[in-house]
Amino acid sequence: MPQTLTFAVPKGRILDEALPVMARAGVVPEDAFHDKANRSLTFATTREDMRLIRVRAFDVATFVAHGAAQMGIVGSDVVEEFDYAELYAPVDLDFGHCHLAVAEPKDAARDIAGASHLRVATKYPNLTRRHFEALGIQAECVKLNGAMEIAPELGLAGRIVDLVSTGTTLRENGLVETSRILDISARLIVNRAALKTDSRVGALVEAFRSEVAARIGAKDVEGKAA
Ligand SMILES: Nc1ncnc2c1ncn2[C@@H]1O[C@H](COP(=O)(O)OP(=O)(O)OP(=O)(O)O)[C@@H](O)[C@H]1O
Ligand SMILES: O=P(O)(O)OC[C@H]1O[C@H](OP(=O)(O)OP(=O)(O)O)[C@H](O)[C@@H]1O
Repeated sequence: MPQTLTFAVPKGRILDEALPVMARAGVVPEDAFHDKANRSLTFATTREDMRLIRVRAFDVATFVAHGAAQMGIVGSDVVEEFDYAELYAPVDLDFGHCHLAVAEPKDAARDIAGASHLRVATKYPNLTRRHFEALGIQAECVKLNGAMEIAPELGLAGRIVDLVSTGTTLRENGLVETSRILDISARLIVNRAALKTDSRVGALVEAFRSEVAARIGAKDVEGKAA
């Protein structure tokens, strides 16, 4: 019996969109996975040689980069924030679309040209520093894990860098987007060493690639018919 393949998925919003895509690529969790009351973190799949783990989005990248999981699904925001050498993201899965942006209080948004130092609340300190560095500004990042939008009002930081999808959260908290940093979508990620040494990983990459191609092809056909 070959070593069990471990496939890591985030436990939150990406999961609902990921599951049908995974199923079409041949990764199907046991029924217990769908039971919200189940506190288990490891689940069997319909393949005897594969299990799923359900962890936080940032930890999906960490498990895969260290080879504790061979592959997984995560947003490209997480891939870019960590920039792990051992992590390879070969397939854009074309769901989970959103973007990373700088936002400031509507009434206080001002031109940052000439600033040398800014304080920013974010879950993405590396991407934030990189963005401001390119503008010649040193960003002092205050790391938060959620609810970034309340930081300016409470005086924690003058601006935030956070994910934006509909823009509702910014609007409802009196913030406006002042620059767009990165367009984001979900990615299939694999551990580079596992890809080289285990042919099952390469076969799964191809299965996901085919799934995306079929889905995009179908979307194009629908678009033309409409
Ligand atoms: N509006 C949005 N807000 C947050 N994330 C979004 C949004 N739209 C798409 N995403 C994607 O979803 C990912 C988060 O996935 P998910 O919620 O499944 O993870 P999680 O493990 O619950 O995250 P967390 O650790 O924040 O609880 C983000 O990294 C991003 O790529
Ligand atoms: O543009 P919108 O459609 O309003 O979406 C953006 C919001 O969604 C995410 O938060 P999430 O709901 O994941 O909660 P969190 O603050 O705990 O991260 C993100 O951090 C923003 O706050």
